[in-house]
Amino acid sequence: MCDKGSMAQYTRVSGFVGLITLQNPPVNALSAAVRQGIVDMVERALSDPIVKSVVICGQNGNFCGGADIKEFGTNMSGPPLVPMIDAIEAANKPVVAAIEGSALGGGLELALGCHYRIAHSKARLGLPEVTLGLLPAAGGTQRLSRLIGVPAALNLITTGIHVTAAQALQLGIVDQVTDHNAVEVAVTFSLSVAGQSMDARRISTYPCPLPSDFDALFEGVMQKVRQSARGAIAPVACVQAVRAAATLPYTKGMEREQELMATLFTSGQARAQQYCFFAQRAVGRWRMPSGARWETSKPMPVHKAAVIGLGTMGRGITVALAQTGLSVVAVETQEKQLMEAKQAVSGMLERGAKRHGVAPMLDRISYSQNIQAVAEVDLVIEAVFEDMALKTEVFQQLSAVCKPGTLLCTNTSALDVDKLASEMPNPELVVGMHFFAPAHVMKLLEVVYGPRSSPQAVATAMQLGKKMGKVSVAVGNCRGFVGNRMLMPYLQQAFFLLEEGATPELVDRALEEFGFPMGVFRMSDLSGLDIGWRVRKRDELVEPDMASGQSARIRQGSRYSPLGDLLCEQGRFGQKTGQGWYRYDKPGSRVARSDPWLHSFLVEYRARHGLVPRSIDHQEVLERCLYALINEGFRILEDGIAAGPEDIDVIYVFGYGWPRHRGGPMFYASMVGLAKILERLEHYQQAHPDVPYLQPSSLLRRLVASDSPPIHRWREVIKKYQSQL
Ligand SMILES: CC/C=C\CC(=O)SCCNC(=O)CCNC(=O)[C@H](O)C(C)(C)COP(=O)(O)OP(=O)(O)OC[C@H]1O[C@@H](n2cnc3c(N)ncnc32)[C@H](O)[C@@H]1OP(=O)(O)O
Repeated sequence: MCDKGSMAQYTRVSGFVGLITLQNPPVNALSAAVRQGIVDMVERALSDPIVKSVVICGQNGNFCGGADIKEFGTNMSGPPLVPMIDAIEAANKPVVAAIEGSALGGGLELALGCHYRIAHSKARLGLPEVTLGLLPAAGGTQRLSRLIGVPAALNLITTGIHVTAAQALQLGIVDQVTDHNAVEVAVTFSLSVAGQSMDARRISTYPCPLPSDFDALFEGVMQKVRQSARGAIAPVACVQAVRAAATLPYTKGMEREQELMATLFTSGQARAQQYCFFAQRAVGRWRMPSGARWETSKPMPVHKAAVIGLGTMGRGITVALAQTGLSVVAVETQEKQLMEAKQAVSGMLERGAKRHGVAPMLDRISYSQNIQAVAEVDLVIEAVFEDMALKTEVFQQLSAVCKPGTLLCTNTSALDVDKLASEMPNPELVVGMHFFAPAHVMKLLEVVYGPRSSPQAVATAMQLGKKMGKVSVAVGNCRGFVGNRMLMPYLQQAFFLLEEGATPELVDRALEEFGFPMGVFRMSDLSGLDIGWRVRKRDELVEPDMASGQSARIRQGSRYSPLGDLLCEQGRFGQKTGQGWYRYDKPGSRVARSDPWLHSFLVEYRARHGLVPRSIDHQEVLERCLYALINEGFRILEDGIAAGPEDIDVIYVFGYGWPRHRGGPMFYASMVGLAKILERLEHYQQAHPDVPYLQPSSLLRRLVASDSPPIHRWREVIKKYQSQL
């Protein structure tokens, strides 16, 4: 017996078991049609006198990826989840969830409404709603807290982590884990409990186990959550909902869960986080201005890779490559550095393996001082010092040594990938792979292509990035690529604000309250002020003799602030020297303290340059720094360096600490309103006509003139704009 065509299929198996299979590929999300199917099929199974028990599973070995996120923000139709799950729990025949693949969000909540849960050993379970700016509002906060206790429920719900089947068993989320076919095991099991009362299996009737230190626990968790949430409201609402489970009867707790969800659901934060979810997936569908794209570009097989240069970046890249299971040749020409790197890489691999309970991949790596060792690899990532002449020399050696067809990747954060490629006999095999430090931890990878890079080379780098667990974004070649290029106006505005009367503390506080983990000055101290200084010297911007006067603040016809250079001249390189924009207890310390010296220095500097300090508020800091950065984002879109706003937003959320609940800079701009951004840029440009970064981009003007379409329609305007250039 079977009802085909519905998004939940009904079959009678083993004579007496109603098997309901969710059918909504690829993740069996609970769309309106799936919910309707479940309601109908459960009713059918329960009313069929032959059926003794029911099993719910998902098609293609995947239980359920939760509510259909695409339906959020639309006029949701179809049966709601809560009464559907309540009806399953109230059933007088045993209902067993057979969990294969994932049971996430509404999928796990559906399983929690079942009387038993049997999981395949490879299944993963979780309530990730918090990552979408929501909470598990189909009874998840109320049932999970009753089932596994408040501390464990708080951990799962406020972080959104996925747990393995073994962990779920240990926590008490599932009743059984099997290496066999979970559906068959569930069918047999369901028959073994058929006819029994299910009263003791209805989680909503359980009392919530209360920890003895109840108030202290919630206070502690709330404090921690508020700190790490950086202004996101969903994690706080999750704590409040679990607290309701611990203090209220089930029905009242459910009311509270719904109330909290209603606030979250209509918040801009949920929209921003759901945008991020889809943007993260959209960047995998890359395309180049030439028309080459992900579907039609086949990656080359990579079995063996090499890393050249084992400084901080090279070591991280080696670890990340080895963790994918690839064979890696790690090359460093200096013996001492090679030995140190070997020790450091082994340590990182061992610590990582211990955390994940697996064996470290030490034997995947061979170390060498000789570049000849890379002769047989399929792909090389060069990570030597950021110097064009040095990189060119290394690339020339590589093209002489490597087998034909080897992909040559440069890990550079700013150098010209095209220029490097143009020096090679096979420029089509050269791409940039811009990793972020620490390279084995940070999720972002910018894959930089030039006009000569072959689509196959881009596809290979993108696929390798994915294997390394990175969120890879394909971008065009230009100064700073996407991320660092947008950082330039942001940093510049921060310096100008200091000249005009702000302090590093004020600027940082405004940015941290916005949601960045660190303000611009604390971040500069952490990365090292000397890095930017070196770049500015290379660009011939640093002029040490011009200590005062108007000309000291003009370079190449535009306003320039030498503040960073002056600090570096004093040897103030940030945390590593114990002094930068802040002071530190000792070199290497992490706690930034206000520095009276710096404040006096700023006072003297302004006086020397005839600058009259004025009062600057948080709003101005945000508008100046963020709108200048966003403006550059529009220029990047104009230039075709990024294919769409999602690429920029993913880069900023995953690589630059942009708060996810604000969706990335371009999404944020769309929320603020493009007309408002344009108006503020025009305002600041009038006040600072010598700052080209404040000149509104043509694309921004064009979008405003086109009635500021929603972000998903920007690409149409961009395409039209580019075709008219
Ligand atoms: C009252 C409210 C009650 C409940 C609220 C919720 O349930 S909110 C939803 C909670 N669920 C999640 O957050 C899970 C989201 N999905 C994932 O984490 C992963 O997709 C998953 C299931 C682990 C599978 O990962 P995998 O890497 O295999 O695939 P990928 O992520 O690329 O997804 C494949 C395509 O499916 C789309 N998709 C995934 N989940 C959903 C979903 N819940 N709703 C709608 N669409 C979903 C995803 O966008 C991919 O689409 P594509 O067009 O191919 O890019």
